[in-house]
Amino acid sequence: MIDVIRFALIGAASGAVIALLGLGVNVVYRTTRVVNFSHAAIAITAAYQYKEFIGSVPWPVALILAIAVGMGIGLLMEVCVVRPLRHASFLTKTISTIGVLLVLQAVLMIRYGYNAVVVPSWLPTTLLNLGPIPVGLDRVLAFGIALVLAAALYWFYSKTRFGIATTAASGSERSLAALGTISPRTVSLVNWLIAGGIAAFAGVMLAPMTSLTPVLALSLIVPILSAALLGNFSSFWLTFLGGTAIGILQAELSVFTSLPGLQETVPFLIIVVLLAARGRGLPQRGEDAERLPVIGTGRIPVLPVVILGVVLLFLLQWGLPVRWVQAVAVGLIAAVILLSVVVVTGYAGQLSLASYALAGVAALVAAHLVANAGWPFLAAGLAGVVATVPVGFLFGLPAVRTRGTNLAIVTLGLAVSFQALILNNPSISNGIDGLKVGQPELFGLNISNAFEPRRYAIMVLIVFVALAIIVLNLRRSGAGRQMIAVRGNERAAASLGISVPRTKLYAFIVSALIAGVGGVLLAFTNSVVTLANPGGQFDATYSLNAIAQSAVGGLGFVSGTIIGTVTVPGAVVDTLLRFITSGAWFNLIGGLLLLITVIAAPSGVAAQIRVPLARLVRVLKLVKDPKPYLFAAEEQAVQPVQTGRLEVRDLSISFSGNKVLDRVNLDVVGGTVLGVIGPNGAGKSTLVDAITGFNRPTGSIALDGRDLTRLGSGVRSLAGLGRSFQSLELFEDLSVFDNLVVAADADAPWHTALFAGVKPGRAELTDAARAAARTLGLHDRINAMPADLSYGERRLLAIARSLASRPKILLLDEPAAGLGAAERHELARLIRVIAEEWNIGVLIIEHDVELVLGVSDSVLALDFGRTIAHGSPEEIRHNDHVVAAYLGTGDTDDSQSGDVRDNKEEVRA
Ligand SMILES: Nc1ncnc2c1ncn2[C@@H]1O[C@H](COP(=O)(O)OP(=O)(O)OP(=O)(O)O)[C@@H](O)[C@H]1O
Repeated sequence: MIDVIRFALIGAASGAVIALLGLGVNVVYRTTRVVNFSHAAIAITAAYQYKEFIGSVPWPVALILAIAVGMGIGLLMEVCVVRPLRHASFLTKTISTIGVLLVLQAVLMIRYGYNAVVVPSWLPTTLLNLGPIPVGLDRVLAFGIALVLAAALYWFYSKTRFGIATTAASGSERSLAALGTISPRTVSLVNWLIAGGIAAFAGVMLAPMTSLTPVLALSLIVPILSAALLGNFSSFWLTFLGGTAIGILQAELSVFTSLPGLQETVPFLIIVVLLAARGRGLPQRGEDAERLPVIGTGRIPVLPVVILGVVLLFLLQWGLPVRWVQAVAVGLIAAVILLSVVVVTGYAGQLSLASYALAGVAALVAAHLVANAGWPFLAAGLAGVVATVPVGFLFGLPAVRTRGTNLAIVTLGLAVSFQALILNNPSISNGIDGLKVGQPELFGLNISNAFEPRRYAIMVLIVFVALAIIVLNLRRSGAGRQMIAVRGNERAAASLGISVPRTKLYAFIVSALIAGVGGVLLAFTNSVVTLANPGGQFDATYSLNAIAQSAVGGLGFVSGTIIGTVTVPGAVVDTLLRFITSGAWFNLIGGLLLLITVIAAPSGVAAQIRVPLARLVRVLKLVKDPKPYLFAAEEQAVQPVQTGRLEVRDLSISFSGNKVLDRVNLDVVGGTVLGVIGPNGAGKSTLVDAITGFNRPTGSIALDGRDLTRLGSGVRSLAGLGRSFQSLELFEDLSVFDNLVVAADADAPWHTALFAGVKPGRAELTDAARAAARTLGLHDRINAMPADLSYGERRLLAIARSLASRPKILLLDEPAAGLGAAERHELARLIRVIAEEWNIGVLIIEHDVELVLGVSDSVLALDFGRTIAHGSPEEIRHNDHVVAAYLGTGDTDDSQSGDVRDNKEEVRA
C-alpha cells in the first residue's frame, strides 16, 4: 500500500508537469483556436537551452533565459505562422503546428544528436518522509509549483480585464474587436508569449525527471494533448486534474503491471472512451463548415500518365544506377502511404495521424506469415493488407463521435498505443532483431530489393500506378462524392440520407487498405523487418511526417503524393542532397518547406500548379477537355411523389433546463404548405431540427404511419423527410451538378462502394434532380461551383438539392432570408409549385410573415416553444395572441402581402 501511495506521489509530480504543458495548450487554443502540436517541442528546446545556460550562469538566470527562449519561440510562431493562417481551416492550422514541431526537432537533432542529456534539478532533491513514505522534495515542489501556476492561470483568465476579454472572445477576432479596448493582435501576441513561457518553464521542470532527447517532444504529445482535451482545451482545473491523473496512472502501471506499453496505453484509452461519451454523431448547429484544402477532379490524364510511366519503367530497368533506382522505390512506397492520406484526410476530411501504424499492421502480419509460417510473399502480403480492415475500422470508430483536432489526437494516440503494446513487444515483433523475411519472390522471380533492386522498384511502380488509378476513380465515384459531402458538411450530408458514420468508416477502411499495401512494400524492402523501436520502420510519429509530406504535395491530389516525396528521407531529393548535407538538415528543410507551403499555398503544390499544368497538357493536345453537362431542350416533366403525411405529436425539448419546444403538434400533408411563424428564439429552427433528427426531443414523429422518432437524421431523410438549412450548408467543393447527384445518390446500394475504386460509374442526374434543376431555374448553372452562384441562386440550390432526394415532406428553414422583394415573390411561386406540381408537403418557417401568410394553406404560430395559434392565414392574421406576440399591430401591411397571397391562384391558373 505504501508503494502504491509513493508511486502515486511520484506520478502526480510528473503528471502535474504534463498538466502544466496542457495548460499552455489551452492558453493558445482560447485565443486562436489552434491546438499546438509543437508545444512539447518548445518545452524541450527551452530545456536544452537551460542545460546550456547553467554551464555559464547561475540557475535562476538560466531559468529566466530559458523562459525567454520559450517566449521567443511563441512570439515567432504567432508572427510567422499563426497570424498569416488566422483565417485558415483547422486542418491547415493543425498541420502548421506539426511543421513547427518538425522544424524544432530537426534543429535539436542537428545541435545535440540522439544521445540523451542529463539535466540537474534546480529544485532540492533531498528525500522527504511523508509519514512512512519517502518522496523526493523536488517532486513535491514540482507538484506544488504546477498547482500554483494552474491557479494563477485560472485567476488571470477569469479575473483580469485582459483574461476576461480573451475568454469572452474565445478565438473570434470579430468578438475581440467588438470588445473594444484591447486589440485582437495584442491579445494573440500576449497569449502566445504566455504559452511559450509556460512551455519553457514546464520543460525545465520536466528535464531532470527524465533525460533529454530531441524525440522526447514526440512522446509527450499524446499525454499533453490528452490532458488538454480532458479540459476541453479551456478548463484549467480539469486539465490540471487530467494531467495529474495521467501521471499517477502511468506511474502505477509502470510499477505494478508487467505488460510493456500498458502505461502509455491505458490512460489514453480511458480518454478515448470519455471523448466518445462526450462527442456527438453530428456537429451542432452553428459549428461553421470550414473551407478545406482544394481537392482534385479525379480525372485521369491517360496519355501523360502512360508516357511518364513508360519513361520511368525504362529508367528503372536500364537508365538509372542502382542507388537511384532504390531512391525512386523509397519515394514511391512513401507515395503509396500518402495515397491513404489523400483518401481519409483529403477526400473525407478526417485528420487521421495513424497512416504508418496501419501500414505497420500489414507489415507485421505479412512478415510473421513469411518468417514463421513460410508463406510466399504475395499471399502473405495480401493477408497483411486484409488484416488492416478490422484495424482501420477500429481506428475509424472515434471519428463517428469526434472530429477535427480531437480526432487527430485520438488517432495519434491509438497509433502510439499500437506501437507501445504490439510493435515494441519483443514476443510479437522479435524486438530489435526483427523478423527475417529473406528474399521475396513473385511468380517465381526473385524480387528482393538487395539482389534485384530493379525488379523490386518496378513492382513498386506498378502497385503505385494501380493504387493511384483506384484513388482517382474513387474521387469520381458515388462513394467519393459522399466522402466529399461529409467532409464539407456533415449536417447537410445527413439531411440528404448519407450515413455519415458509414462514410467515415468506409474512408478509414479504404485508407487502411492502401496504407497496408505501402506497409508491406516498405517492410519487404529489407530482408529483416524491424518493427520495434529504436529503428522501427513504422514509428507512430512517422504519421506526423506523412501528413506533412501530404500537405506539401496537396492533401486532395493524387499527384500531390509524388510531389510530397521531395521531403521523404531516402527518396530522390534526399539522395541528391546527401552530396551536400546530412539527414538532420534534410529534416529541417522538410519542416521549413511544410511551413512555407501551408502559408503560401494551403492546398499544396499540386493545387498551385494544376492550372498551368492543365494548360500545358491542353496545348500539347495530350488530353481532351471534359464535356460540360448540357440539359436537353425539352421540358423535364415532374413526376409527382406519392402523397405523404407527417404527424408530429407532443414534441418537446429542453436545453439546460430551458424549454425550447413545449408539446408542439402539427400535421403536414402532401400537396399543401404549412407555415410556421414566431419571433426570434421562438423555437422554429429547433422544431425543424427535431423533426428531421438533428436533436433529441420527446414526443412522436411519424411519416405515413411509420414511427421515425428514434431514427437518425439520415434514415428519416431516406424515409422521405427533406430539409433545407437557414445557413444553406451547400457542398462548396462540389459543382451544382454534383450537389444534385450526391443528393439523389444517397440511397445507392452499399456494394457499389465496394467497387468504387475499380468501377466508379458515371455521374448521372436522376429525373428528380433534373426536374429540380429545371423547376428552380438552375439548369443553366449546372456546371458552376456554388461559390460562383449569386446569393439567390445559392438559396435555390439548397432547395433543389433537397428536392433531388425526392422527399415526400420538405421542411424549409428560412428560405427567403436575405432575398430581395422580386426574389421572394419568385420563391413564393416556387414553393406553391413544389407543393402542387410535385405533390410534396411543405413546412416553411420564415421571418417574412407576409410571405408565409401568402404561400401557406395553414399557419402555426409559436412563441417560447408553445403553439399560440393554428389556423388559416386569415385566422392567424387576426389572431390576438399572434398579434400580441409577433406582429405587434393588428394590421399587417396588406399592400405587400397582396403579391404573395396571389401565388396560390397564379400557380393554379
Ligand atoms: N443546442 C442548443 N443548446 C442550447 N440552446 C439552444 C440550442 N438550440 C437552440 N437553443 C435555444 O433555443 C431557443 C430557440 O432557438 P431557435 O433557433 O429554434 O429559434 P428560432 O425561432 O429559429 O429563432 P430565429 O428566428 O432567430 O432563428 C433559443 O433561445 C436558442 O438559444
